[in-house]
Amino acid sequence: MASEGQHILSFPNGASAGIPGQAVNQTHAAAPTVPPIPATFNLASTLSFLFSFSALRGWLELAILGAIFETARRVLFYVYYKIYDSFFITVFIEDGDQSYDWLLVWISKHPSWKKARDIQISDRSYGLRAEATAIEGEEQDAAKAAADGTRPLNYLPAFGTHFHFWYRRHWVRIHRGVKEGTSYYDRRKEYIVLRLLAWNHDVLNQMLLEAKKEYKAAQEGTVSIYVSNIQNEWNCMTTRPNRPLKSIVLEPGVQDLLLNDARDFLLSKRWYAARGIPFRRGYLLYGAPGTGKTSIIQGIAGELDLDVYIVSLSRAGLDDNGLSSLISDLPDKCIALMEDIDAAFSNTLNRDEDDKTKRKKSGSSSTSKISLSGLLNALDGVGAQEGRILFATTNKYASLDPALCRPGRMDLHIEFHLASKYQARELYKTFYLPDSKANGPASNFASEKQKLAEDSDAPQDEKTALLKEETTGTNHPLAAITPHHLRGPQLPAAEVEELAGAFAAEIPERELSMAALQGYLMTYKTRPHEAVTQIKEWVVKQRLEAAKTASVKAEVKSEVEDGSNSGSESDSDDY
Ligand SMILES: Nc1ncnc2c1ncn2[C@@H]1O[C@H](COP(=O)(O)OP(=O)(O)OP(=O)(O)O)[C@@H](O)[C@H]1O
Repeated sequence: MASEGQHILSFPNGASAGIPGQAVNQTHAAAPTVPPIPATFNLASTLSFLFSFSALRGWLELAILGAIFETARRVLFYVYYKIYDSFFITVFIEDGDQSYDWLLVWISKHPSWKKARDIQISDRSYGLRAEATAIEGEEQDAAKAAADGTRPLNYLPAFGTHFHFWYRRHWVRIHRGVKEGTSYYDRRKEYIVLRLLAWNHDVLNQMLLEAKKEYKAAQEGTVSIYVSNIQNEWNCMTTRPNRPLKSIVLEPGVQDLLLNDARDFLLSKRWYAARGIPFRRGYLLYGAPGTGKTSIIQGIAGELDLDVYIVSLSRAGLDDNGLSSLISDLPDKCIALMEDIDAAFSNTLNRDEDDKTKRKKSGSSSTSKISLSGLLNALDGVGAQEGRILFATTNKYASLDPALCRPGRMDLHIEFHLASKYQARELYKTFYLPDSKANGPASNFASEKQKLAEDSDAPQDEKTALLKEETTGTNHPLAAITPHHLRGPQLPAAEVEELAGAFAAEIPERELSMAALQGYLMTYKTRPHEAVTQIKEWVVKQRLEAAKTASVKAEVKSEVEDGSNSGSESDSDDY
């Protein structure tokens, strides 16, 4: 028997532990009684005490076992992924990056894609010609689709799907997912995770190059126009067919000067590097509205196969930091276009005035937060992108700050003038001269139709017209229309030359813009002779209108000068 004050711990197997040196009481050990609580804390004895509860011991054993299993599982997965990763190359591509579009279009055209069962259908063009993204079978009917007002469809891997195929004897697994944005500035983003079973990057490089090549081939003959969004990311806004340079009539030599200079620049990277000159080139095109500044930029972009990135300085929400990040995010070779560079600043660009002062001075409510120093910094600060060509246009050359115009920022300044007689004559010729294929005697509708059908380069809208016959009898709005170039006379080149001379003779030197002349000719699309006989009268009208506008402007200006004490400037044409 244990004496009073002795503490005995019992175990289910009948063993008991007491205070060392004490005898074990077999009678108490066998009885299912609640063990007495230790009087003083002792870890070993407390543990022994706890273990005396059989259920608790069972739980502890279970917890330890669970921990062992979980650790083993994690180690196993870790090792598995390590081994897996060592065999696979994993590539993460996010929407907004050009490679995302290359890859997506390439995947959607991959032969194994025909077997895919989770598909997203989209009419997004990805900046490509319509037929490049059309679904199989639709290519032949692209014109019909256009006539029906539908855009070609394409199949894309659906979100959340895993899709796999073999590429050059390498297993590829693709997952397309989407990450929802968490705030207004954190927009929803699509992504592709590509896993490729390969030891090195060779196959990956081949795949990306192939995708890029196919994408570029589908873009051939077009210029993609990019604009920035509120998150200061570049997005492809549209893709336009190249503008032929011969359709832009400038004074002799101007076009060649610009084109050759830009071409030479693109080929001179090493020359710039060797001399420590930043590899950037800026062109400032200035002059009256409608003289071809924007048109020549489009033409050069097409000729040099460059995309155009429009930097809109007056875009709401754009500040100096945003501008720098936009400029530094430009791709290696591209045209950055700042149209109406003076417009972002409502007053004369001036380094000595801060933006607030300027706005106050002019009473402008412009939302632009760009300061001149921010613009200068973006153009050639440390973060400025190398390799880009900058084109800036303005109608107010005199109002630009000299710092903005200095070489290094704007290397070449070219003035665009109102139309000369030479330009008027050439414009008339490009307008009415039949293209090389249609040269010669006037052709009838049937032969034109045949020619267009065979011409794979013919613009889509012309092909659409071919559907006229197919759509006759339907209620399609195009059914009743014959395009103007099939209605108008096809003049022999000699006659066009003669008419062009007569037309130019009536055009006053440097008074009218090319845009105005083009607008006039547009009203005589099918009547080249009338365009010549009516030009005299039209010029008189234009002069009267110009005089009226000038007198209104002068009135407003004098009113402003008389009554104004704010010092704001008039809106004079100071090119
Ligand atoms: N030199 C030109 N040759 C042929 N077309 C021209 C020429 N200049 C202007 N045009 C025609 O006039 C229209 C307007 O031209 P464009 O936008 O290039 O003028 P701009 O000088 O950029 O005008 P703005 O200063 O107002 O932006 C276009 O449709 C274009 O085809």
